[in-house]
Amino acid sequence: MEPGPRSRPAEPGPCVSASPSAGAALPASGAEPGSRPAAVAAVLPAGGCGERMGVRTPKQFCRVLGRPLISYTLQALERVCWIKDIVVAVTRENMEEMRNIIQRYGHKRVSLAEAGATRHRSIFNGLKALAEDQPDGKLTKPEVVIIHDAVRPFVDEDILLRVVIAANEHGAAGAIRPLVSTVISPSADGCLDHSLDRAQHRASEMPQAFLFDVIYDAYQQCSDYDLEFGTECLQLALKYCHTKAKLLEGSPDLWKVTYKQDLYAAESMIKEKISQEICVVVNTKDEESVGYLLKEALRNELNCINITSTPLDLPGRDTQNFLMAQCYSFIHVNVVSSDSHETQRFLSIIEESSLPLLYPVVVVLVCFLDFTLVPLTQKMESLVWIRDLAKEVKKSNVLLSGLLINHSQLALTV
Ligand SMILES: Nc1ccn([C@@H]2O[C@H](COP(=O)(O)OP(=O)(O)OP(=O)(O)O)[C@@H](O)[C@H]2O)c(=O)n1
Ligand SMILES: O=C(CO)[C@H](O)[C@H](O)COP(=O)(O)O
Repeated sequence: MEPGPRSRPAEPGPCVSASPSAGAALPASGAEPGSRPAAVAAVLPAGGCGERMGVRTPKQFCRVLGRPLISYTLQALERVCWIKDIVVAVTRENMEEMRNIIQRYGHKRVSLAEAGATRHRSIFNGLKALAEDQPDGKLTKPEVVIIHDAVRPFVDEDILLRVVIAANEHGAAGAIRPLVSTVISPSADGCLDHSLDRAQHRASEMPQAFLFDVIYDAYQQCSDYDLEFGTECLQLALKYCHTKAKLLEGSPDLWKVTYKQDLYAAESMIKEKISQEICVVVNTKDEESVGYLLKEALRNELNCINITSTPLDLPGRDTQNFLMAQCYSFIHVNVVSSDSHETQRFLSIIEESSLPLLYPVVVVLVCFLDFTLVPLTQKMESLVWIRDLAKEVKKSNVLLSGLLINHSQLALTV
């Protein structure tokens, strides 16, 4: 899935990301500070059991809007075309499920490594998969490697690019966030020993990025204790490679799904993100038509949402373009008649696209009919096909509903 223009970070100079081929090699490292490194890979530790989530399914496989959480994280990383390889570390018993997710949701550039008993061991296994020449030659050792928890689905190209550029310059870099709670240190008897000055401390988040040789060397030297009980990759780079990571302020979205309420929050955020765009699909190019007037009325009412419109009678390729705008909410306006053919054609275009794979697609069919010509009861009977069609397309994750508007009394200034 090639990222749209809005996924570009604001940055000077041409964005290599605009290159069409995924994983395009970037200018070699060693160039000026702030320049891009050579090929970049990512390691996603996904071998945990999600004990704090309190459910049987490991949280990375818990479904949000019907789709496993890890698939959202993979989609976020795949929108970044300069990440050449993504290595996901999963347990042996979850390998098959992970392969099914990769196949079902069309994830590319993804390879699997076996997770370890701890997060650090899983990450180390992911790095080994990149370090050692693979028999199939699929993976190559990157100059910079991103490490990102599989359960942090809201990551964008901007922070990924920033940590990668900083790692290229400093050897290591990581996203941080202000502390929400104050950190305290309890004494042996369970009482307060001292508290840390919250303003002087930050929470370490993900993504993090490293010169590959720095972090791989650190893991190779890592003590069993650190592999077993450590939680901070930046600390390994400091302790074993004397590399002080550059710390970069990240956005509030970078949080890690840990408890059940985090899953509810993730679902709300995803719903909000996909409902920010509405596309009004009309069966005419006449800008004076009811469909276009409806778009303007919606734009005036829903000023926080991006409302676009497009005529349905686009040749195939153009149709695909409007689908690739990553819109998941459509208003299909049927003015001329209440027959189903045009709506069915539109829905089949949606079903054949990859949109319903990634998110539920909402289609509101708006039929403008003049009731003075035909009694309402007769019209409702002629629209019963909408209910049957809705049952059919729901199987493809398309949610269809119908709205009947009496055209003769319509005042589109509403
Ligand atoms: N042996 C492990 C443990 C954790 N992780 C991964 O590391 C990330 C962050 O770890 P955490 O939030 O602690 O996940 P869990 O260990 O699954 O959670 P819990 O501690 O609640 O069991 C997750 O993507 C998790 O799958 C991993 O790859 N291998
Ligand atoms: O915040 C982080 C910075 O590296 C890690 O995601 C966090 O430390 C992982 O710890 P745990 O696996 O116990 O949640």
